[in-house]
Amino acid sequence: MRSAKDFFTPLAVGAPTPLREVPARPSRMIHFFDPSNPKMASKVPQLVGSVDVLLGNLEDAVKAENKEAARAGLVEIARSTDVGEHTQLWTRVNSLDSPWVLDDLTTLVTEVGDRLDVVMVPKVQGPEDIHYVDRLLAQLEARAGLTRPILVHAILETARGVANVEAIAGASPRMQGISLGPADLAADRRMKTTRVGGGHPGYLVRQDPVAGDISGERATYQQDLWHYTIARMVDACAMHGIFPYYGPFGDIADVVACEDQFRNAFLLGCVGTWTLHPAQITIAKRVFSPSAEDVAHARRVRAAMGDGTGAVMLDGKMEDDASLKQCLVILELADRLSANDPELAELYASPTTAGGEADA
Ligand SMILES: CC(C)(COP(=O)(O)OP(=O)(O)OC[C@H]1O[C@@H](n2cnc3c(N)ncnc32)[C@H](O)[C@@H]1OP(=O)(O)O)[C@@H](O)C(=O)NCCC(=O)NCCSC(=O)C[C@](C)(O)C(=O)O
Ligand SMILES: [Mg+2]
Repeated sequence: MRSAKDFFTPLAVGAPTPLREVPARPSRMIHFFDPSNPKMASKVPQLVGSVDVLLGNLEDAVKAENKEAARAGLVEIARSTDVGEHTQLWTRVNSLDSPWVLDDLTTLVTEVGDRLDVVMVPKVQGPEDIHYVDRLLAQLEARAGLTRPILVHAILETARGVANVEAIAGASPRMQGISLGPADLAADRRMKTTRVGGGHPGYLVRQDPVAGDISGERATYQQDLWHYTIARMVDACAMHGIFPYYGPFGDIADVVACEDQFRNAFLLGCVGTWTLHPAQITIAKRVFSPSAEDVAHARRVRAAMGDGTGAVMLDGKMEDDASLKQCLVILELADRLSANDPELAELYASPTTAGGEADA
């Protein structure tokens, strides 16, 4: 581990100075596209402004024979697309043991590094993987004359990665966030699922027998396979001031279960998710933006709590310093999102939402 005094020193002469705080830009949906797929790539300009993050994917889901075309396609898209102020451009490079990653990083940083906000690194095993990328990025940034550091996002998709998640989160000031990679993680852990994210009907608990009758009717409750990993990832990220994300939900047609999975992640502390198909974008936007009701309630609590200390009763419930802090999380997020999104600004300013303060 680097000493605290060296932590914010550039890792190469001429590389930009690392950031002390990760910018809290909206990233409710990280929208994946394959830059080697002409139909998908042609949709990119119209997605600008309607997604928070556009991610040119170079890793899994891009055929081996298309890896170079995907890299070249992303360079072309980065050069020719003005993503504006409200959409970020990210990439997911190939894994560090693959034959493609060195060229992915070298080409992207030197050709379009000034356009790239974040590099997502798959299958991160421990802090040593982040240290490698950190130094290489610094060298390439120096070569390219970049003035702003490119940030790094790790995907949690191996058992060793999960065991090291705290060290990964704190490995570099470049760390922007971490996403769950449920498909590779399931395989690496030898879980017996065959899906990309989401639940499984076999993972359940069953009601006790009623009056000892084990053959009688008993309710079952499906459990969340990902709760442990997401909760641990959220803590690791919060501890290091970076952002946690749910990952992919592969059952594109099941928009209901997708919304449930996204909402569980939102409630547990994730700031966003991946969207693999245009149909998932509106779901992510709905779920990862606080509801008008929650914003209204948070404003009422803030108004009722005065200087923020003590305890008050509101609608039969006790509110105090700690419930106010939760409300402030909602209000800060609502303010940040509505600064970029007039529709949300209007929703949060509507009489029912804004009027809460007066009722308190
Ligand atoms: C699921 C697929 C095959 C269905 O693709 P499709 O063509 O069958 O879908 P469609 O419903 O027919 O598409 C309708 C229209 O939308 C377009 N379209 C479709 N998708 C997109 C998109 N993403 N962005 C922009 N446009 C898109 C598509 O081209 C088509 O255009 P058209 O109307 O002109 O014909 C397709 O959506 C796709 O390939 N999505 C991206 C998949 C991906 O990136 N997977 C990797 C991330 S998950 C992962 O890696 C796991 C992880 C973390 O590593 C781990 O857990 O281990
Ligand atoms: Mg994967």
